[in-house]
Amino acid sequence: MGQAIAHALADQNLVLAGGSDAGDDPLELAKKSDVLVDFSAPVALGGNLDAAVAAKTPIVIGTTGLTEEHQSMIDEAAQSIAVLQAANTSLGVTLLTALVEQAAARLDEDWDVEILELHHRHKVDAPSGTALALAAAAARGRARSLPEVSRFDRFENDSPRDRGSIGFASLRGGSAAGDHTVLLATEGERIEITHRAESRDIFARGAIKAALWLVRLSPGRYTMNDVLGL
Ligand SMILES: NC(=O)C1=CN([C@@H]2O[C@H](COP(=O)(O)OP(=O)(O)OC[C@H]3O[C@@H](n4cnc5c(N)ncnc54)[C@H](OP(=O)(O)O)[C@@H]3O)[C@@H](O)[C@H]2O)C=CC1
Ligand SMILES: O=C(O)C1=N[C@H](C(=O)O)C[C@H](O)C1
Repeated sequence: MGQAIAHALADQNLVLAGGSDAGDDPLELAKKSDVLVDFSAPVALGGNLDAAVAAKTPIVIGTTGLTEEHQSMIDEAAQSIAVLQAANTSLGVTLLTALVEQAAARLDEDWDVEILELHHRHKVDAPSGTALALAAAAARGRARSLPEVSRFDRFENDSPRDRGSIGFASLRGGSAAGDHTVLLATEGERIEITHRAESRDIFARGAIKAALWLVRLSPGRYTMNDVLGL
């Protein structure tokens, strides 16, 4: 993602202050930047947040595979700086997520929700952050929480599907930039809503749009929905 962002910045005549790829110290980078953009790894998040808070620099977080502990760290940072977190910074997935919440709300639990995702062979987290965000949107649409409805244990459990649950299928291979399908299935019919990323440029462009939008905002937590006014 570092390379995709560097290319997208150059296309828009914006300046890349540096990056962890270049061995830059996060605090020095935060001090000389208008906004930080973090697409790295969960283990790097704490240091990047500390740097952003110390320099009072807003931060966009695209890293996935985060735990509840990471979410608490983000909540704390958002007390003093503007933080935008998005498991997927593409405009298409942002809209898809809103549509899924609406579809799940309008169709009752006779409609089973399942999430299928495909990513390149280098991806380390599964299900993808986007798959989890789509499931959370469907759960929200039905006034349920993600921990309540998500099922990750199908291979260990010989029992029929629980009504209202949400299951995941994660495929890994080749160079796929990221496909997500939300399946809504009931007796006799199915709806499949799919987003396909044709390259990583869409995530980079979305992250830059988010960064430009965030740069002068007050402390708090923001999402791609806020950027698009959804
Ligand atoms: N929100 C979104 O739209 C998207 C999110 N992502 C997420 O972004 C993250 C990064 O993805 P991707 O670019 O493919 O991953 P890569 O592994 O290609 O790149 C990760 C980068 O982070 C650096 N890094 C890793 N660990 C540390 C650390 N402890 N301290 C400092 N730097 C570190 C790596 O440096 P080095 O090589 O030196 O280890 C590398 O430059 C993933 O979580 C992915 O799921 C990806 C695409 C879109
Ligand atoms: O690692 C990736 O490549 C991607 N990660 C994000 C995720 O986990 O959902 C976003 C996108 O799908 C690409």
